[in-house]
Amino acid sequence: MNGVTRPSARASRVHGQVHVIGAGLLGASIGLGLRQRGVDVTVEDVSPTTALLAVDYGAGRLRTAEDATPALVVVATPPDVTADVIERALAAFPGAVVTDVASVKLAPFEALTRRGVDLTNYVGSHPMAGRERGGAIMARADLFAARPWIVCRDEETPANALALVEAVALELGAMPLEMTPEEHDQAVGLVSHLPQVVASLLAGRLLPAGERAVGLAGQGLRDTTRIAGSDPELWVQILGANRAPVVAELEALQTDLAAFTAALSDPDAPGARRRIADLLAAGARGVARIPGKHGTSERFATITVLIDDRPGQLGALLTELGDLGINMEDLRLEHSPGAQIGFAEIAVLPEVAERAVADLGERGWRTL
Ligand SMILES: NC(=O)C1=CN([C@@H]2O[C@H](COP(=O)(O)OP(=O)(O)OC[C@H]3O[C@@H](n4cnc5c(N)ncnc54)[C@H](O)[C@@H]3O)[C@@H](O)[C@H]2O)C=CC1
Ligand SMILES: O=C(O)C(=O)Cc1ccc(O)cc1
Repeated sequence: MNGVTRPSARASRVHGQVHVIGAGLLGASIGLGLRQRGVDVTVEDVSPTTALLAVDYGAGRLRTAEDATPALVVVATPPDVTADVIERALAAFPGAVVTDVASVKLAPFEALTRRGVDLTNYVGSHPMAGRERGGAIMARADLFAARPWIVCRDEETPANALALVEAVALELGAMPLEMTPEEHDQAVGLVSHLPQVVASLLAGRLLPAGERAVGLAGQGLRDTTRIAGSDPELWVQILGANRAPVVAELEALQTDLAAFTAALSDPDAPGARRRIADLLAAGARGVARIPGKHGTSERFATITVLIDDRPGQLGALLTELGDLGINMEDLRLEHSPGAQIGFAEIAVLPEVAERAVADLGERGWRTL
C-alpha cells in the first residue's frame, strides 16, 4: 500500500542471539515479543518446568552445546537473586552484554560493585510494565508496548551495550529512558512501590467487612485496589530493596492522612472543611499529571497504533483508515525523544473500534 514498508515487514533492530535467564512473566514476555520480531531467543530457569513451559508458549528455545555466546543476556529473576545471577552471567558469557529487569536498580548495582565485579558489559534496566500475577503462563508479547523502559548506564558503558539494550526496548514497543539507579529508585518508590502498599493495605481493610458491604463495591474500589492482587513474595523483595525511598513516601502520606483525619473528625472547626477540600483538590491535580489517560473523550474508544520511525508512516496509517472506512474523531501523537517509535492514539466511535483493530492488524499494523 502506497509503497510504504509495513511495520512488521522490516528486520529486527536486535542483532544476534538473546538469552533470557528467569522464564517467568517478564522473561517469557520478552522472549515472546522478541521471537515475534524474528530474534533467536533461548531461555533458562532454575525451574526446568518453567523453562519448558516458556518454550511451549513460544518464548524461545533451550540452549544447546552448539550455541555460541549470545549477544545479550536478559536476567529476569526475582530481585533478591538478581545480583548473583548477573554475576554468574557475566562470568559464563564473556563478551555478552548483560541486562536485568529487576524493579530496583541501586541494590543489585551496589552488591555487584562491593564484590568487585567488572560491570563494563552490564547495563541495568527496568521496563515499567507488569501484571498482578507472575509466571510464564501470564506472559504477553505486547506487555511493554507504549511503556517507559528505564536504562541505567554510567560513563564506562560502551555505546554498543547501551544501544543493544535500547534496541530490545524499542523492538518490544517500549520507550527507553535513561536514569541513574538512584533517580530510578526514587521515582519508582513514588509511582510504583507506594501505590502497591496503599492498594494492598486498602484492600486488606475489606477482610473484616461483611458480605453485604463488600457486595456493593464498584469500579472505584476496583480501580484503587487492582494491584493488591500482586505476589506478596515478590513485593517483600522489591520493597525491602528500596526501603528508604518507600519509607519517605509512606511518612509523607501519613502526614496527609493525619491532617485529613483530624479535619474530618471535627469538620465544623474553623478551616476544617477547607483543609479537606484542599487535600481532595490536590488529588485531582495529581491524577491529572498521570500521563496517557487524561484528555481523551469518554464518548470515543481509543486505539493506539505503533508508528515506525520512517517518513510517511503516519500518512500511510491515515490513508489506511480512510480505505477501511473508519472515521477518525481525534488524533494524539506520543513520541519519546530519541525513541524510533511513536504512538498514534486514535479516537473512533466505540462501535467500530473492534473492527478497526482487526482490520489494521490484518494489514500489518501493531495496535494496543
Ligand atoms: N511482575 C511485574 O509486574 C514486574 C516485575 N519486574 C521484575 O522482573 C523480575 C521477574 O519478575 P516476574 O517475571 O514477575 O517473576 P516470575 O516469578 O514470574 O519469574 C521469575 C522467574 O525466575 C526464576 N528464577 C528464580 N531464581 C532463579 C535463578 N537463580 N536462576 C534462574 N531462574 C531463576 C523463577 O523460577 C521464575 O520462573 C523481578 O526482578 C521483578 O522485580 C519488572 C517489572 C514488572
Ligand atoms: O500494573 C501496573 O500498573 C504496574 O505498575 C506493574 C508493575 C509492577 C512492578 C514493576 O516493577 C513495574 C510495573
